[in-house]
Amino acid sequence: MEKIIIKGGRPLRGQVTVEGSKNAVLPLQAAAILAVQGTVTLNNVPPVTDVQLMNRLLRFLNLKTAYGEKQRQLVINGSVPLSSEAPFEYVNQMRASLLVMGPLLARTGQARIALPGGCSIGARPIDLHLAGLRKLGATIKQDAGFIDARCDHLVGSRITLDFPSVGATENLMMAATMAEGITTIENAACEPEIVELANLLNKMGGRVHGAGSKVIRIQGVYYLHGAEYTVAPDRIEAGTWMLAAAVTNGDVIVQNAAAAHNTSLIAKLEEMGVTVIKQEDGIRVLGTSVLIPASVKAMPYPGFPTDLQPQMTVLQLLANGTSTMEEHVFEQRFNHLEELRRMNADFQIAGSVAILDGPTHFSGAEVAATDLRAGAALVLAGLAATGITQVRNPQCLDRGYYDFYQKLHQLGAQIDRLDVKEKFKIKPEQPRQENKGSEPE
Ligand SMILES: CC(=O)N[C@H]1[C@@H](OP(=O)(O)OP(=O)(O)OC[C@H]2O[C@@H](n3ccc(=O)[nH]c3=O)[C@H](O)[C@@H]2O)O[C@H](CO)[C@@H](O)[C@@H]1O
Ligand SMILES: C=C(OP(=O)(O)O)C(=O)O
Repeated sequence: MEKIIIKGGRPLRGQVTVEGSKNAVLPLQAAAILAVQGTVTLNNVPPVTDVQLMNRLLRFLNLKTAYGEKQRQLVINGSVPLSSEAPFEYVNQMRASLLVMGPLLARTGQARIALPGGCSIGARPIDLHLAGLRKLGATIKQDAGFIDARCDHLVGSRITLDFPSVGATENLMMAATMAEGITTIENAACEPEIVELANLLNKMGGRVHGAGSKVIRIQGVYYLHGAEYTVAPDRIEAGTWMLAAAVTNGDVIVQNAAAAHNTSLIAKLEEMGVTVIKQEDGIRVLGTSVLIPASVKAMPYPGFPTDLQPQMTVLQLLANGTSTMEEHVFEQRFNHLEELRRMNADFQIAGSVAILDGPTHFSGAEVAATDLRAGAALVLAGLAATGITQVRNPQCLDRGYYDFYQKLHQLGAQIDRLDVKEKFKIKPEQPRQENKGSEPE
């Protein structure tokens, strides 16, 4: 079994570079399905496992993919006849697999996709995706674990989302690029990843207006072609490094971080007493030994991102008093808190609100990552803790962070991953009775 092992208590210092955005690149990969001519070339593509899973799915659909990890460049060729069925084993590990549905339907008139899996952070229904596609003229049935969508051709329509779902907005934008006439998506998601997708679609010959605002207008075109696009830096990875600096009272320059995409996090860090300096090449974060408690609400963009909520609760637990975290995007995203309880965290959960009582003196323990960002939160707590923390299921982190623990190691953390332990010096904690009173080497 693999584990991340951390000996906490060291402030992080130095520079760390943010990769391209996972959540931006996944829909861009799906958008390559729309290119009937030429190739889609994506630069700054992070070598994370979700990107590999999406490539594997695209190849199953008959597209060709070539990824150069060193250059961070992904070339996708979809100018071949495509298959329109995605079976369970190609979609069960990743929620974003569903993003192939809109472009497949637009390009081939059909899409048969097994219901996707993904992180365990709530029920995650797909009703908004399906209702929107129906509005564009698709007939959709569900049978034997598959969503079966068909159409002669899609026709532009006015769609109002009940909730500004990121995935539904992306799926519908892609479907609408080749629909007849004009589509408007109202109450659309405004996340920077939506703007990224619109930028690529427009480079491919699409006509998408208003991305980043509540109303997106798409004029359908006959076909889309290949294009080249450079993916923006990952705002969630950037935010994770900023919080890592803050929880360790460190001093870290997060290179490539875009301050404009992290305004809600920066505001909360400053409110808590952390110093944030916007530089030309990124963001410098300097911690403080006395953190002020804060109330935070995880909301759709530009609100505080739910994907930084677990990591933020670690900082709140360190603050000098009671903080609150409200989660308004996913209903079950406090799984990490039960794990943090093993490390001394004191909190109560009342529905969508967590009441976090600080200051916590985190003490190392064995904990398990239940999903990607929960895993990041546990590592952050381990960095702030006294003693040794062991985080199980580190593969969760590989979904969205490249070389997470190696980057932390370069910032001065004492951290290791068991399967490559010969590189580093930390040893796992000995069984409890034998270890009483002594610090592991
Ligand atoms: C690959 C990717 O980009 N993932 C991100 C995307 O996920 P994803 O696109 O899945 O998230 P959504 O914005 O769709 O989900 C937000 C909320 O809407 C609900 N909902 C969604 C669709 C639907 O048809 N019906 C419905 O009820 C969900 O259950 C959830 O409660 O946005 C989330 C919210 O910022 C992020 O946490 C994820 O990291
Ligand atoms: C929840 C996340 O991703 P996904 O939507 O792919 O599960 C995430 O990136 O934190």
